[in-house]
Amino acid sequence: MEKHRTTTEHHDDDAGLAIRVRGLVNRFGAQVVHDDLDLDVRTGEIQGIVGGSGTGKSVLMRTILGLNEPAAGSVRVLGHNPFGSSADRHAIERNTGVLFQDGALFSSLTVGENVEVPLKEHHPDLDPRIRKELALLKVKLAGLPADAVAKLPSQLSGGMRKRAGLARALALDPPILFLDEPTAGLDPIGASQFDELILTLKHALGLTVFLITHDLDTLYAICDRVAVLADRKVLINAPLSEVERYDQPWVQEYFHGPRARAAQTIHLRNLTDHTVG
Ligand SMILES: Nc1ncnc2c1ncn2[C@@H]1O[C@H](COP(=O)(O)OP(=O)(O)OP(=O)(O)O)[C@@H](O)[C@H]1O
Repeated sequence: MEKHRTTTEHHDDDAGLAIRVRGLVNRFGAQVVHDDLDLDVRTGEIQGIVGGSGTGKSVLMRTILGLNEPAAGSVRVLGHNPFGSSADRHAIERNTGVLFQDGALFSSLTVGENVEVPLKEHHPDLDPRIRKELALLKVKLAGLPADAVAKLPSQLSGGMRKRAGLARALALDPPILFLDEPTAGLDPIGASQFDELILTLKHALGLTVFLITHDLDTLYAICDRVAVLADRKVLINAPLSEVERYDQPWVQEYFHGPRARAAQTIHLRNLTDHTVG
């Protein structure tokens, strides 16, 4: 892979960008997942990532987070190189929160203790009482009742577990949030409540959100921009109105099939309600 810069300062070409990926190549044995992939994620936006199964959405996220070393290419997160110096990697850890697809909570720890894990790791000198208070704050911020802090993940519903994972992702007040299929497995009402929460957090905290999803309702409800992964690259990264018109078979089927029409109808109805109301 290319020799990465190991400096921690911001670079001019990163202006306005939270994440910048250039010429990314990922391979597993003979399988090429990404080939010369570029992606810009703008600061303060909810960036949707879509693509067929196996197109490498999760691998892309893991690479940006420094969890999967690519064969070639460069990645910058707030100007930091995830494969650079330990200061760079530490800065990325401090500035990102991640909600993995399965929630990835520690099953033997309560929700509160789960949220305390990153606080303990990054602020070891913090008074335990303050740490507990902060964990409670994050649990409430994620829309859970206060008594959820004392519960084990197995005592929560699927939707509540997602919120607990979100509370942990927000523990360090990161400016960038990564969400891998956050609404998968939720019923439609639970999913739309989760979407609302993400949108509220974006506005309240000024978050940048990297959001992998198959959920068309989520795309229409909250994404500022959507990147389509296909043919090992980002085919297009644009507002939905533009992406919908992109002339490529997967895009046309995905955005103009019956499920897409239903999501578009709901979206238009919501827009009309807001305008009229
Ligand atoms: N550690 C690994 N070792 C070998 N192959 C891997 C590894 N991680 C991912 N892959 C392969 O890379 C491809 C892309 O995987 P990835 O999980 O990123 O897809 P995805 O777009 O997130 O799919 P889905 O929408 O089904 O979750 C898959 O074919 C997968 O089997």
